[in-house]
Amino acid sequence: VGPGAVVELSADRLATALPVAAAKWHSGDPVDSPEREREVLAAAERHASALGVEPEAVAAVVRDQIEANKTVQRSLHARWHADPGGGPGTEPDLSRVRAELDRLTPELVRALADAGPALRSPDCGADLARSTREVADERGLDRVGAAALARSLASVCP
Ligand SMILES: C=C(O[C@@H]1C=C(C(=O)O)C=C[C@H]1O)C(=O)O
Repeated sequence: VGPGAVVELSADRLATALPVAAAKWHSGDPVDSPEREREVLAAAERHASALGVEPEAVAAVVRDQIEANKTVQRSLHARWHADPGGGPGTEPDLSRVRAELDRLTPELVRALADAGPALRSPDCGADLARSTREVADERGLDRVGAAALARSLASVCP
């Protein structure tokens, strides 16, 4: 197993930044939610330990996922601020998007565990870069999205 599944799941996770940003735009909640971040990280570390993978390595990847997600949220908020009358029409339910994140993050932890040996291969960086380009292409990510995807994967190859 290569890093492909890790890249796909990172892109799935990053796609939540739009509904999360829209929910916070309407509620006025800040992009940063330190308490929620601690919960997400603690759950990922527990899951990693249960799977027998290094919790620190998994936490580093999940931290990058969180940072990348916030980068996209901030970029969307900046765009909506700049556009008079702009902004998302509908207000997504943040708790539902978080429920989706609570499904995706464990899948990502499992994909990291499954990719374990491939991540220690000298080809990891090249494989990861290729998968990242492919997934960005397939999903038609814009510049912000493609940069955020790469950012979310920065700690995958140790
Ligand atoms: C996605 C959210 O926004 C931020 C990103 C998080 C994440 O990627 O898991 C968690 C908390 C927030 O700092 C959220 O608030 O749920």
